[in-house]
Amino acid sequence: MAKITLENLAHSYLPNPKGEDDFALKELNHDWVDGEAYALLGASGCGKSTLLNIISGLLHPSQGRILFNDQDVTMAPTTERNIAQVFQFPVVYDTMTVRDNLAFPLRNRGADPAYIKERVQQIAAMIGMEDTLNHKARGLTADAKQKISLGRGMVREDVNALLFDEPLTVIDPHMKWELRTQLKSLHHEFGHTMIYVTHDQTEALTFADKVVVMYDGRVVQMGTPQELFETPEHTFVGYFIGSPGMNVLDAEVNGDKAVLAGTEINLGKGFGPLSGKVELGVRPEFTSLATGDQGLPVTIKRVEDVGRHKIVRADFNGTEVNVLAPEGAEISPDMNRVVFDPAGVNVYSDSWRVAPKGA
Ligand SMILES: Nc1ncnc2c1ncn2[C@@H]1O[C@H](COP(=O)(O)OP(=O)(O)OP(=O)(O)O)[C@@H](O)[C@H]1O
Repeated sequence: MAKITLENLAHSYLPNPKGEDDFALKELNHDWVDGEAYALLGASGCGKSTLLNIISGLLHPSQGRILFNDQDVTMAPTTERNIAQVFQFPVVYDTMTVRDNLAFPLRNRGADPAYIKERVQQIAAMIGMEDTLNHKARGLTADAKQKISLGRGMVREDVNALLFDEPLTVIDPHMKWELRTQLKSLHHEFGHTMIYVTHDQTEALTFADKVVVMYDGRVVQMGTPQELFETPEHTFVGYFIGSPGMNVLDAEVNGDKAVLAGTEINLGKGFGPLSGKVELGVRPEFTSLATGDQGLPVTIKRVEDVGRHKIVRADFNGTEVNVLAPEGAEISPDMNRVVFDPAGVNVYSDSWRVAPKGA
């Protein structure tokens, strides 16, 4: 297992990049802790695969270094990095049995046959393929083949890191949850450094210790699921993660007060002078509906009952504000205000979170 260091790392696919916009991966400095599970999360085209391919050695970065346990591997080929990879689509040997496919990485390294037998059995149990170990891979469904790919990726215990690139895309939805849970328990058991690329927030949040959120070639936040929920460092993190995402509203902030389209609200914490475009970010979980004259004046547009709670879509001065109401809550037509819980209010300047004074 390895600590992975990304040092001044950046990549452009252009031969002569002029400015930041020409970089698919903008400069990045991080230490990824040995034995942690990371998810790279972001929308299509934000640079996830570019970063993963640099870590795996499929791509050499145009700037900076990558180190495994302080050893520079920037220019080392994939074969020298001692990593296991699982891709979006199955990579299996059709003419081999499931057993031989799973054993392949161990045999390749000259592992002891008794150990191989035991380990293959363990992995087969994990991916639910004990009964098909002697079947040829040819003729199996794409789903089953991808499970073999996952199993093969996980069979070696001595790898520096395990890299997954959207590995559950072809997996049946009900099996996805099971495999994700098994991957997580495998991580607890063996403590591999794992990096898992996905654009699906549920996959990222359930799998990873740390979620690395990417936006437009940049890592905008690396944090635990709780940190991403409570203190999104960038407005993108706020609305990409969460269902519905964070409400983002234009505001003027002065000390511990904010003014939103003429309505003043108390922030419960003070801020220094702010520059640029100032916005408030409040997750629907930290909002409630009220009557009276406190809070933002709104008009309720729609109420969606989603089982465990209700999502109320309201309009504030032309901007949609989403409120999460408890399952049995009565939403009456005279509810014309939205109130924010100050504990859940974040302030942003040019999309980046500003820490309150004294924090
Ligand atoms: N080989 C390439 N040559 C030129 N540009 C590329 C190449 N590969 C990716 N890009 C560009 O780099 C940017 C980042 O792409 P990347 O594939 O890393 O994103 P991603 O987040 O993995 O997206 P997806 O989820 O769609 O795979 C995109 O604008 C993409 O068009």
